[in-house]
Amino acid sequence: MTAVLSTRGLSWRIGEVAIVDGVDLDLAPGEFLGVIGPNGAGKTSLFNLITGVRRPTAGQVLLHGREITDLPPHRRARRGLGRTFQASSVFGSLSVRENVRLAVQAQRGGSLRLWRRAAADREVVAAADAVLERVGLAHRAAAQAGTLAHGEKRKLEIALLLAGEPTVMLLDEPMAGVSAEDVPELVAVIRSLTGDTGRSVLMVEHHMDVILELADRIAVMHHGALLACDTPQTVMANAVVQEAYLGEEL
Ligand SMILES: Nc1ncnc2c1ncn2[C@@H]1O[C@H](COP(=O)(O)OP(=O)(O)OP(=O)(O)O)[C@@H](O)[C@H]1O
Repeated sequence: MTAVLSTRGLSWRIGEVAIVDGVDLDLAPGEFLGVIGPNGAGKTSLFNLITGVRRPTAGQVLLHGREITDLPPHRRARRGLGRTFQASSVFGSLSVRENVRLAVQAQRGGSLRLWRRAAADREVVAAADAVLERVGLAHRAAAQAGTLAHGEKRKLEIALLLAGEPTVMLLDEPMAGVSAEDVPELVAVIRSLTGDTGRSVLMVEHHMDVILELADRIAVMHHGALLACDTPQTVMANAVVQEAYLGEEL
């Protein structure tokens, strides 16, 4: 089966230092791939190369079999590559619904004929509400986004991502700042992102229990390189992986 997302020899060097070092990765349709690694291993940098925030110094990125290495981020997004950020991209002074509505509108493009506008607006609001329902935030639609609790904010970030209708989703530490009691609900929301939809997910996460619960396979990064990429069971039993984590928090 053709991978939906592949990297080939993907590298990003700053002077002599390889921040990302010859990474070959394949994400299958509908697959959930977890990315782990000690602090500074290059996980966020890998995401930046895949989404086009950074240009690699060598190697390729392919989306649905087509090379996208030289495309800017917005054109990758238009081809179905979506991403959440560690730093929140939410407009705090707008309502939750407004935030999602803007994201839906951005996806659908602006120029509408006037007589179509009222109907289109209704469609956009309906689409935004459907996304909020999916992530379990419908009851907070009218709330000011800046007032949301951490767990709710993470859900809103996922809603913003879903509004872009991506086929490949990159999640960067979606559990960051979330209290332990809110983790199970967020895990359930994230699990529902693949399921029957055929969407694929690449997720960086420090919480190993979350990774083990969600991931079909786990990629382990260390000093910019891919140390292993296999089933959770095989990766956890891998002596080299255990060595890399010696003295580190998993
Ligand atoms: N723009 C940059 N200029 C110089 N060094 C950078 C830059 N971006 C990242 N680095 C370095 O590259 C290394 C990898 O960083 P990166 O943020 O990708 O790691 P990470 O695995 O995501 O870490 P964490 O788990 O802490 O988020 C780090 O040593 C970091 O200091």
